[in-house]
Amino acid sequence: MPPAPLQRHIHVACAIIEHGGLVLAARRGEAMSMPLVWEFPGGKIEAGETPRQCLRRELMEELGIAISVGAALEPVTHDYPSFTVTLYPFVCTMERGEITLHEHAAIAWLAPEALPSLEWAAADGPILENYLGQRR
Ligand SMILES: Nc1nc2c([nH]c(=O)n2[C@@H]2O[C@H](COP(=O)(O)OP(=O)(O)OP(=O)(O)O)[C@@H](O)[C@H]2O)c(=O)[nH]1
Repeated sequence: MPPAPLQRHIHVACAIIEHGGLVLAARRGEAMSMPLVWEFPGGKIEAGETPRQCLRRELMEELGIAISVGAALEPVTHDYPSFTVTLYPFVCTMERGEITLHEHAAIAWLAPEALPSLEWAAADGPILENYLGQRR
């Protein structure tokens, strides 16, 4: 049998935005792939773009805010049934702008320890663990 073809592998930057001791979670919209699960806002890194540039672009596009991108957390790779994703998380702060939902169904500001109570995209489990672990 011929080897199975490698599945699509995407590279996604995502923002853990801290504000006043809370963290921003965003619920994916009905029209997005993987609808209604919670995620850290962000998106696919485009050719010629650094993950940090990608995040500043995506946060302006998706939520209408300018962010300052801080420390990088460990990247996480996850195999979904039809594609593989590597997530590049960064701890961020808001610089200016008011949040407007252009794609997401909802946002929530949660205390860090309350984040695991949401239904997250499957790839995000290790990000939550790493983020909560490095705060201890
Ligand atoms: N932004 C973000 N994406 C995540 C997270 N976790 C996770 O599995 N993903 C997946 O990474 C991909 C991000 O791509 P995206 O948001 O730019 O694109 P999309 O799939 O909505 O758009 P598309 O349908 O045009 O491909 C999605 O498949 C999303 O489900 C996360 O915490 N943040």
